[in-house]
Amino acid sequence: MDPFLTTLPDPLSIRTACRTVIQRAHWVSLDFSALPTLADRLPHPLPNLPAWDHPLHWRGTPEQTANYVLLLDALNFCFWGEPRWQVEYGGRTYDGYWALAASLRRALDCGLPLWDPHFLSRLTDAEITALFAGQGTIPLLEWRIRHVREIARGLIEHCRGSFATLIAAAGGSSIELVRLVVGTFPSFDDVATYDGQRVPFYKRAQLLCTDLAGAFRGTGLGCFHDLDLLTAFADYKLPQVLRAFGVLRYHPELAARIDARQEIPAGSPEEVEIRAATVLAVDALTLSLRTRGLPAAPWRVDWALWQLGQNLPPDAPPYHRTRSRFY
Ligand SMILES: Nc1nc2c(c(CN[C@H]3C=C[C@H](O)[C@@H]3O)cn2[C@@H]2O[C@H](COP(=O)(O)O)[C@@H](O)[C@H]2O)c(=O)[nH]1
Repeated sequence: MDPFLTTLPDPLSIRTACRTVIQRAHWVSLDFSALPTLADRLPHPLPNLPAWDHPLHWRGTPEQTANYVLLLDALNFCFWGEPRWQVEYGGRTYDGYWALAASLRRALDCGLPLWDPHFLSRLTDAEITALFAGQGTIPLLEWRIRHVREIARGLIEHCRGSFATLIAAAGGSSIELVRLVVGTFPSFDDVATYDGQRVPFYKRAQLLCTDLAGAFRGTGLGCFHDLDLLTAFADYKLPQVLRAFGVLRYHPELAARIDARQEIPAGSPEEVEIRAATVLAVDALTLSLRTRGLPAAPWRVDWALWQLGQNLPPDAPPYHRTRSRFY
């Protein structure tokens, strides 16, 4: 195990659990010798909060924006499929995360108050489905519908209709906000079990914090003093990038299954090892950048790797396919 990996703080007990997984792992290993090549491919400076500024994102009043970002990240999972679900907006066609962002932006442009939990609670299944109209069907549509209802219910019953209430209760700590979000909105409570041990990833809850910081440009409801304590957001694109650069190495049998686009079951040892290795690889990359004297944090390395993943060459090995509402 790389000596680096014992030094980052671990307030959510994610790093400790991931280290235990990787020490017992059968399917996935980390090759730290591949880090310098990948580090050379990252932009410097690393992405910071303005990276969130994008025409497909939306801002209203502060309270509306906070509710919108919560809804966006409650739906921010599992966009893969053949063919991929696509959405057209402003004369362009999007897939993946950007198709989701386009869906919400399109509805908001039509005057639908998606930031209003009372409005959300009155939407029928068919009306929620219509939000995601496009080429093909958004994967895991049933879960999308249930997550919309979960957000509406949680905001009304626990936040007096406003996510800003929960953000205020976190007192400027993204770590505390993660704890509050996973306790209030069950779909964010992203915890796996490996060899009988609890392995938290909290991927969408942690990404929600950096998305808030981006949406508010680090001020007001997006002002957190501890974003650098967050781990990477263990999705399906980062492992693809890390594997393409040789940092993540898969057992030949697992590599063959992923390359054949076979589904990897949610909660399987293979899936948990991939996610745990992703978290630790980004920590190691962060620390190796810091030893070069470069300012780095896992969330900023994550955003950089995710952007790299948006432009991988078509012959790059595919990402693993797990049907999950957690990422
Ligand atoms: N680890 C990590 N995972 C991220 C993001 C984002 C979007 N954030 C960007 C938006 C504005 C800022 O610039 C942020 O960089 C989406 N995802 C995940 O990717 C997957 C979708 O991928 P594809 O099928 O190719 O669209 C899916 O699991 C989705 O949840 C991130 O930043 N980090």
